[in-house]
Amino acid sequence: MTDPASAPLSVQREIARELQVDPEFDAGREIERRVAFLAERLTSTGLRSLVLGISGGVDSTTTGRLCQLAVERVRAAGQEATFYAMRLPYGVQADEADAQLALEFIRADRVLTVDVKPASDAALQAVLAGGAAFRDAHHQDFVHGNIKARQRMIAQYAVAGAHDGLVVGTDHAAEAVSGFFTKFGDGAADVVPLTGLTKRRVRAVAEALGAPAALVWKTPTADLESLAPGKPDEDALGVTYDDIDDFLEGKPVGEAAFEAIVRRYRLTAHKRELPVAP
Ligand SMILES: Nc1ncnc2c1ncn2[C@@H]1O[C@H](COP(=O)(O)OP(=O)(O)OC[C@H]2O[C@@H]([n+]3cccc(C(=O)O)c3)[C@H](O)[C@@H]2O)[C@@H](O)[C@H]1O
Ligand SMILES: Nc1ncnc2c1ncn2[C@@H]1O[C@H](COP(=O)(O)OP(=O)(O)OP(=O)(O)O)[C@@H](O)[C@H]1O
Ligand SMILES: [Mg+2]
Repeated sequence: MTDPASAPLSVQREIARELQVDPEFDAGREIERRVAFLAERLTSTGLRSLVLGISGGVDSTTTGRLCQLAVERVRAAGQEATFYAMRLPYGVQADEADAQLALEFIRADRVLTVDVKPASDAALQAVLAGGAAFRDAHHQDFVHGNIKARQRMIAQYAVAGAHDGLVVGTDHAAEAVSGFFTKFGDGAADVVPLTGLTKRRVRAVAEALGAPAALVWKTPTADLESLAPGKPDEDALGVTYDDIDDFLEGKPVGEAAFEAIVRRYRLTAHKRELPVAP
């Protein structure tokens, strides 16, 4: 275990501060603060909608319900506001039932479905035809996964363009610290209401909102790789969300996890910054 009195704790504190992790947490207060934030962004920008992909995972289930509550609040104040929840499967999604359960819980104003498979596959084929070469089938499948995440971004921005909307992202502190998102894919958004929350705090917010337990406690997966369907995030990361959350909440973590988290945080700095300029 890391010694709380030694330098690692200051590294932990600095990263947690950078990622806006609050020392205190109260789910009810977070719900109010984040719904108010989304409502304020609609009011202050004069835009008319929120747009978000709903996967069936806990992050988008939570964010989706916050979005619906926000547009209802804006409408109650007399301004037009609509929440567009988007299903963005790659072909047929294995856990489609979870996505439908999430939509039932969220009760979005509108649900739009766009299959990202044709565009994702066409993009990969065009890149191959253009001369790009991958090391092996797994490398190609991994990059294809990031293409899928970016096609979801394109579909959401198209809907935001059509309906004067803001694209909502689901990034939170546990993903931000590990850089576990596709740059300019799911990492691209106009507003990120879960900012600063650890994964267990996202689950606590979901629970307080009344989300179904099957979604609150669902194993997180990016589900981007066709050769490894439904691969748990923790397998890809090589570190558990419990360790990541403990790290961010200033609790002691084992040395191996501590080092893995700090290494990932440093290696992925470019994903949390604007493009590098001379
Ligand atoms: N030092 C540096 N300075 C500036 N730019 C740098 C850079 N190093 C790489 N880059 C650029 O960044 C690119 C790599 O970033 P990126 O394309 O994102 O790719 P990468 O980080 O390699 O992969 C994304 C990871 O996020 C995971 N993910 C994605 C989407 C959702 C979720 C989820 O939690 O559900 C997880 C996914 O499974 C995968 O493990 C490079 O190709 C290069 O263009
Ligand atoms: N199949 C999908 N359909 C619609 N949106 C998706 C899909 N896959 C990913 N997304 C979008 O990309 C975001 C990032 O995916 P991510 O896996 O991190 O979140 P999640 O699935 O909501 O929760 P978890 O991380 O627990 O799996 C999602 O929150 C969602 O907005
Ligand atoms: Mg997921």
